[in-house]
Amino acid sequence: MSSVEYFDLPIVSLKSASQDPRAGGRDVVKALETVGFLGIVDIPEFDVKKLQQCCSWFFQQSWEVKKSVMKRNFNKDNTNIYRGYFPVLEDSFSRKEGFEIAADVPYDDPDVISGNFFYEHSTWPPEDGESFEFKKTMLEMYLRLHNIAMEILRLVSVGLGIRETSFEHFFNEKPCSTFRLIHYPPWKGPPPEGAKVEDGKVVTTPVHTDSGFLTLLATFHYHGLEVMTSEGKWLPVRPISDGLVLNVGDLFSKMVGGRFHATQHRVLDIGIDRYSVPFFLEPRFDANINVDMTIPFEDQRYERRVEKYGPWVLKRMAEKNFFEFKDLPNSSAEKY
Ligand SMILES: O=C(O)CCC(=O)C(=O)O
Ligand SMILES: [Fe+2]
Repeated sequence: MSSVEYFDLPIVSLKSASQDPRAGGRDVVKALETVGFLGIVDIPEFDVKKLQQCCSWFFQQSWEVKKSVMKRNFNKDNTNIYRGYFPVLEDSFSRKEGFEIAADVPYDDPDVISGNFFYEHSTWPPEDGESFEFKKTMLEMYLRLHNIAMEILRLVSVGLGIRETSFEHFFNEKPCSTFRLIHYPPWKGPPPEGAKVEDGKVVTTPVHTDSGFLTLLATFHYHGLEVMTSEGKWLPVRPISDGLVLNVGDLFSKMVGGRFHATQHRVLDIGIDRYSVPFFLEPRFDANINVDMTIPFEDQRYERRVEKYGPWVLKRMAEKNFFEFKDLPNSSAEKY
């Protein structure tokens, strides 16, 4: 029997890297330049079990509860369009249900008042007040993942030889980040043609790159994530059950002049229920993303047109046709 060829991600111990940022920064930058993916282990104050508990708590909720937090596109009684629950669509070959939250900004913030959906408040399922504290744990984990991402960006800065805090201002206030719980149920019966890929494999998320800045992903012990190697070959990622997988999004790649790779990846149907939790780090809506972070700020003497993150990402979502976003208001990109 032939053994499975895995894609062994470069691994960084966050604890060691933070103690020796020069060596850590060099390792992180090298991984992002070559593979575009990185495994992160030894993460202080991070317990992947809490993410697992969030998934099992949420996805076991009744249809009524799920409906109460469903995005308006799927339940016309609701007002939330960007945050909340999206169900499995039986006619789509992206086969997953998910629940998404963000960090709320105050109600009197101009972006909330103007109805900019990136700043829509998260919507929460009712809790019985006794067992697992879902909302509290989700908010705690959001904050921890945000801070882990910031720690990694400090290491990246050291590795690039720029000021350690160079990336912070993009994310400090009002980041548009999304924290998502995903459940991929296996196909019931024969999968649609569009979900079939080479060698009899079947996808539950087709090939894509992430649009945002960077993704921190918990895949627990589950197999199924595959990345495209530089030789154009699909290889499975060996699960990192107590750590996180980091991957570069299109925006990060753009903001370092293409030096880091937004690597293509996909998720295969593994024949059983699969869960994963991505944290998509995204800048403020109006952050100017037309920069090259590999050039020290003092040396950036040429004129650059301001390009805001929000309109940029809306355009990309429309181009990529991600099913979660397909019914967002049409004119959004033009509006801002
Ligand atoms: O579930 C996974 O392992 C990957 C998910 C993913 O690629 C995504 O949500 O963008
Ligand atoms: Fe992805």
